[in-house]
Order: sequence, then C-alpha cells, then structure tokens
Amino acid sequence: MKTTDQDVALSVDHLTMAYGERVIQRNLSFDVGRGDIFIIMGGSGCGKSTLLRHLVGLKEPANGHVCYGEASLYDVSSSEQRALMKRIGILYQGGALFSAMTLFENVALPIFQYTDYTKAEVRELVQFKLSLVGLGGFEHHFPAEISGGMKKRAGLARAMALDPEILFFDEPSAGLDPLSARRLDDLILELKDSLGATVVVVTHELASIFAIGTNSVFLDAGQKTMIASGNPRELLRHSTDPRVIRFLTRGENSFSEAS
Ligand SMILES: Nc1ncnc2c1ncn2[C@@H]1O[C@H](COP(=O)(O)OP(=O)(O)OP(=O)(O)O)[C@@H](O)[C@H]1O
Repeated sequence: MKTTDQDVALSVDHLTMAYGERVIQRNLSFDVGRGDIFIIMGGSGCGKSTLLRHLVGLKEPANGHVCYGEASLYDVSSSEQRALMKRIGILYQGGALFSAMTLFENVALPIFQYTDYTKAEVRELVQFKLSLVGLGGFEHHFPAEISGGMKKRAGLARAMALDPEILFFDEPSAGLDPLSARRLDDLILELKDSLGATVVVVTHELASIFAIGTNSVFLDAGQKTMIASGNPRELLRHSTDPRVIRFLTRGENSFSEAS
C-alpha cells in the first residue's frame, strides 16, 4: 500500500554510509511508517548500528538524506537539529545508565536537560515513567543493584522521558535470557500501543523480529546495500532471495515462532 507523507515518521533517501574511504552501505532508500515497529536486520558487520547512528544524528551521511518530515536532519541548522532530536528517544545496548546515579536521577537527566519543568513536575514524571516499565519503587536504586532486564527497562524509561515520537533500540535483547527478552518485547509492544510511538529496532534475534516487527530493511554486507524490505513474516513467506531466507530461517525454534 502506498503511504502518504503524513503516514511517514522518517524517510531515508539514497543514503550512503562510510567510515573515511570505506563504504559500509550505499543507496539505502526506505520509509519508516508512523506506528511501525521497524526492524533493521542483516548479518554481523553489515552496518546495522552504523545505520542507526545515521538515523539519530550521530553520523553524517557520505551521501543522501535522513528526513524527519520536511526536514533533512544533516542539512538543517544546529538549533533545528536539536529540536528534531528532542522528538526521539534512544535505548542503547545495556541500557547505558550512569552508574553513579540512581534510577530516578538517570531518568530525570534528559528532562532537566531539555525542559524547564519544576522539580515537583520532574519528580512526578520520573515516577510515572518508571512505573510504566514496572520499576515503581526502585527510584533510589543504583544500576549495579538491579538485574540486566531491569537496567534495560530503566533505559527504556529514560528513552521515553520526553514522550518521543520515535524510539530507537540498539539490540534491546542482547545479554538477556529468553524470558526477559520476551518480556522486553511485550513491553515494547505495550508502550508502542499506549503511546502511539514509532519504534526502530536493530536486532538479530529472530524471535523478536517475528514477534514485534511490522516492517523492516535487510542489509547485505557482500552487496553493501539493502536487498529486501517489508514485513518480516511476509519476507519469510515470499522472499526468493536465498540470503534473506537463510537469515530468517536459522534456528528451528525461531522459525516455528514465525509460522
Ligand atoms: N567507528 C568506526 N570506524 C571505522 N569502522 C567502523 C566503525 N564502526 C563500525 N565500523 C565498521 O563498519 C562495519 C559495520 O559495523 P556495524 O557495527 O554498523 O555493523 P552491525 O551490522 O551493527 O554489526 P553487528 O551485528 O556485529 O553488531 C564493520 O565492518 C565495522 O568494523
């Protein structure tokens, strides 16, 4: 189905990514629809995290554009870029919490940075965000005092602190046992539904890809470009590309999750 501009949260147009002279991927063009859970997938080293860094303003394209609505992220002024960045939330691998700060302080940080809310307003907001991820009552714990899954959830609370329109996740289930990974997937789905947010996820976890993905792009390291895109379940059913099929069918458990 053809999307209209209003349905598009983020659009990538003829993007080429390189480190110095070394091209990682070229000519990537795709739209992330509003409300999508969009998966960036592909084998190890193909450039998934590099693409994420381009999408969130951390790495300038060698060529092409990353657009939020009409605004091309790397062509607008730095103040406009900052305003765009306020509309996104990022959950890094491991939650990336500051170890010397309590969960409360970690989640409060972006709120103090980007808003002029009063202390009482910040307190209420932080408590609300922590309760959304099931961490009500853990405000005064330090990251070292909680489990890996709880750290991810605290990172998620921080990523959501400013009610972002788009949430970006880099390998959210890395390092989690299957049950915690499943719970995190459920939480991502719940939050997406309740907040109406758009989610972009880098992951190689097949179970997650099929459980939550509504759209995707598949990067190939050999060809250095995208070789497939679309709903991962549909790709599994209809793709004729052996590289895509191989990727989406490794591991019997994950395969049966998709059927
Ligand atoms: N800062 C950097 N400078 C130079 N090369 C880099 C840098 N970061 C990544 N690369 C290279 O770019 C390529 C893509 O890396 P990237 O981490 O984006 O891949 P990935 O698909 O996320 O990998 P993985 O699935 O293993 O995490 C790799 O060959 C990597 O060595």
